[in-house]
Amino acid sequence: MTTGRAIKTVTVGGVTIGEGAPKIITPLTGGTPEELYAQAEAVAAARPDLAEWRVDLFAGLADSNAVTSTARALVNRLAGTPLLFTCRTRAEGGRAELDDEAYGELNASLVRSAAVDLVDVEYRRSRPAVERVLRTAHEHGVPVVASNHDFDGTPPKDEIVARLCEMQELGADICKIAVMPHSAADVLTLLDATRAMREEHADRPLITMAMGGLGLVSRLSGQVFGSAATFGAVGAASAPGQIDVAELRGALELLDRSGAATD
Ligand SMILES: O=C1C[C@@](O)(C(=O)O)C[C@@H](O)[C@@H]1O
Repeated sequence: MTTGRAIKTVTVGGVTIGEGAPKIITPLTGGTPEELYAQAEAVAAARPDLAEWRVDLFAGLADSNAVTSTARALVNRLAGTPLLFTCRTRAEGGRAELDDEAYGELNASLVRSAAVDLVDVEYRRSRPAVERVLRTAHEHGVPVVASNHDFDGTPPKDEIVARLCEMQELGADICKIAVMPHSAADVLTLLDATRAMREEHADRPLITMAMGGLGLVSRLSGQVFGSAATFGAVGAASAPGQIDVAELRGALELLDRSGAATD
């Protein structure tokens, strides 16, 4: 990790996010329970540090009992791999179309079910919905990953830093942003915003990435610039630019062995 302020690390299922090499998170993207179970077994075999259930891609999203029972069944098949629960809405590049009330209720009910280890909250949802998820999660000891996605472009550095600071001020345990670069300069903007956030503001782990092929370098270099986790695929990717877990692990280990950490 780049030099910076002391970080309040996040530990789930024996995995500590915010120290050492970036942790690998693998998305589960199936539409049916059968597809998800097969994928969960393949993911467990690939040994990422965490799995992410992209529930917005699940056909049963509207049925909260089906969501909870599927989450429980996924946990069994993940064989100890901690599970991040993510409902990505259309506004942020996902498929879910939920009003703020339904969004808050879905996330709060999954947290209450104790079936998931971490929960993602899109910090740009209404303040009451975001606060409800944060409060319920923290009451149940579940860390929250606040997130923001810009699928069209890369905001200026100061704007990226400001968004990450806002997530931190809201009380998220991990602050995450994904942007779409259109030039090498955009990738540098994301990396420099990550470095500045880590060195000057952050007291908790960050996850940042520039998406697409142009941004791939940002998915590999978190240990240098200050991103504590990175998404890698087993089969289907959940966003442009994700590479296979085995290749990703090789790159992260190479950087780790080479002394990529600066503190
Ligand atoms: O927020 C993120 C990051 C991501 O969009 C990526 O670019 O790897 C993939 C999503 O599944 C995840 O929820």
